[in-house]
Amino acid sequence: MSDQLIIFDTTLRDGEQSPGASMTRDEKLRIARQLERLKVDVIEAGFAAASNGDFESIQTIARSIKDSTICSLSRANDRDIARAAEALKDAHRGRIHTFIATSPLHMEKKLRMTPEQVLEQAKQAVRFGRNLMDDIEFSAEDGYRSEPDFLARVIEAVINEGATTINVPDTVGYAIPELYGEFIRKLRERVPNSDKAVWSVHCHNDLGMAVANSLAGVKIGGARQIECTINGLGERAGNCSLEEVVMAIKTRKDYFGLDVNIDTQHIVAASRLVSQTTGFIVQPNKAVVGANAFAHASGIHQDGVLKARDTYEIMRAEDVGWAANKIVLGKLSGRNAFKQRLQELGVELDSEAAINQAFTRFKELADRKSEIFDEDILALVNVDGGQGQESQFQFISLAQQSETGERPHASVVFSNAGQEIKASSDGNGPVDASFKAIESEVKSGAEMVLYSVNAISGSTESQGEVTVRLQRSGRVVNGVGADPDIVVASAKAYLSALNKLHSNHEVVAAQG
Ligand SMILES: CC(=O)SCCNC(=O)CCNC(=O)[C@H](O)C(C)(C)COP(=O)(O)OP(=O)(O)OC[C@H]1O[C@@H](n2cnc3c(N)ncnc32)[C@H](O)[C@@H]1OP(=O)(O)O
Ligand SMILES: CC(C)C(=O)C(=O)O
Repeated sequence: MSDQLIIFDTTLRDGEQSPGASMTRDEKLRIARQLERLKVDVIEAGFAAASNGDFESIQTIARSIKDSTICSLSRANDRDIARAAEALKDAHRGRIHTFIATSPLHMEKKLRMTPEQVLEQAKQAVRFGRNLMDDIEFSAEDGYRSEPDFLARVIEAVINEGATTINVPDTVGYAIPELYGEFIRKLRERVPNSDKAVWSVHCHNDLGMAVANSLAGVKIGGARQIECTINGLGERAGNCSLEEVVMAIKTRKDYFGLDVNIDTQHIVAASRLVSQTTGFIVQPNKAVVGANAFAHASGIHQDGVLKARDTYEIMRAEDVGWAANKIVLGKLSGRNAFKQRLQELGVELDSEAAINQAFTRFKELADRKSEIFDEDILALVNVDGGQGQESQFQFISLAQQSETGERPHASVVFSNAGQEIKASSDGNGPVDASFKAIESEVKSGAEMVLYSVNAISGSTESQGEVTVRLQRSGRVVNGVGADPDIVVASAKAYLSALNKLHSNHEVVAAQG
């Protein structure tokens, strides 16, 4: 059995199934580029048949990414599979991932099909896919709650039809590590042609065991592909987290004895990019990528780490991308230092004009703030996607009055397609007043489904980063704004979300 473990990232597909995490095509491409830097083996870029937006995202990623295999999910039917193949047509290496549920519950209640019908449909789907592409993954949805005998028949049949990867998901996060590992091991023993395919695990985190279950699927079960997402993003409580599972395999190589291709130094940048794009904040005590993952507050620990780092650290912060700042960026820094830091953070701006715009914003911020941290830079390049695109709505200025006992009032000046607009309103608080002011002019009719504030670098001198999630006619978009003034950051986030709602070229993918 191979010692190589394939890392299959599904941030852009299962990750996007987190309510509120839908991403635009350009956001998905930016994340795909970071996944490529990370040297992820397979990037599941979306579900081509779900929407034209998702199709275009997969197609764009397939045309841009060279070093990772690009994959699209599809139901087990000809239409979905043909759509996936079409989206992947220009990929350097493409994979069709087709699935159908095999558990009694899903077959009877959801698909309303008999097991024999499911078996036939699975075979037919893989046969159809194999005529379009060589690399075919088959997933038995709700595999862990399936009858082992029936599941083994399905898997044997789809391998005979040419499936090259077999995935046995714990779709609802019901598994226990030891039991899941044994389940996979016994299945592999029972399926006569099991050695003709790579076995894969895809675990959900409903009971907080997705990483442990995935590792057991590998160690006990013999799987050689793990499906995971950055920050553990994903449907409901999420998926197995890439950063945790990869660092477990690397840190405990003595136990797992496996190699992964991942360039771990890009992990923190990937985590920040996904967090800022989706508005899903990473908790400070999150393993590997949380702000406190390598922080020591108590004297005995600090003393130990100063004497010998490994007294309290099992990984090196630098190995996952917590680079110690060698150059402090501030108002006296030049373009080269700024560009260098962007590069280190994995941010690729696609034109000199985009770099110049970002640099101008950096200087404006540096005038108000003595030290600029990495989080500040990521925030300012993310405000308009960092691509230097002309947005329809642009923030100009804001004034607000609030006094105890008085109803707060805000006046916002912004531009709409270049035309300056002044708007004002009262509100329950200054943020509410500024949103109402903008809405009184734009009249988007969108519903706000999330408002969150994150102080992005430590002290009260830091920038506040605000995420606003708006929903209109089934479309969900996230806007992000950053500024040392939290009310200004909020107005910027609101306008950024409106830009996405009004944008034609950035098509928002459908929710799963
Ligand atoms: C465990 C997972 O993460 S699975 C992936 C989840 N991701 C998504 O659902 C992607 C986003 N989804 C969508 O955009 C839509 O649901 C679509 C385009 C896929 C399908 O839309 P619709 O055709 O309108 O169907 P709808 O979503 O209402 O129902 C799903 C249908 O697919 C069937 N189906 C579900 N899974 C499968 C499958 N793997 N293979 C074949 N058919 C399936 C269901 O039985 C149902 O059929 P029915 O209409 O005959 O009852
Ligand atoms: C379609 C499969 C891989 C899936 O997402 C699941 O079962 O959770």
